[in-house]
Amino acid sequence: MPDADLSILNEIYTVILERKNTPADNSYVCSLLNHRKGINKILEKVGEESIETILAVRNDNREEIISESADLLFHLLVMLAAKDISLEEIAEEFKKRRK
Ligand SMILES: N=c1c2ncn([C@@H]3O[C@H](COP(=O)(O)OP(=O)(O)OP(=O)(O)O)[C@@H](O)[C@H]3O)c2ncn1[C@@H]1O[C@H](COP(=O)(O)O)[C@@H](O)[C@H]1O
Repeated sequence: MPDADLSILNEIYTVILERKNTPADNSYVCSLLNHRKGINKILEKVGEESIETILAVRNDNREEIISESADLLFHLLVMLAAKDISLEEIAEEFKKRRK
């Protein structure tokens, strides 16, 4: 199986950082990053999307699993950006664990 091209994750993360640095109107990312509940709003979304992903797997619904996993990954990226953690740091963590 060929390596997956995950450059889209870098691309989305870059957009999220742009939204963090330059707030934009009608931006979902800005609405999360600047929410009155603070980081708790992002954590709620990570929790919700985790549960929706679990339910999709329980339902054995392949399309739903893909869609909910994308939602979960997206909200994780927003959470990491909110905490100033780069994708490089996550990649380094995986490399350290590689046997
Ligand atoms: N990849 C995504 C992405 N995936 C999911 N979502 C949003 O995440 C939300 C998922 O939450 P739900 O399914 O619970 O829907 P909801 O009822 O609207 O959510 P809440 O009201 O509970 O917050 C939806 O509003 C989706 O639109 C995303 N929103 C944005 N992006 C990317 O982020 C970029 C920047 O987005 P903006 O900040 O909106 O410009 C976009 O160009 C996209 O590439």
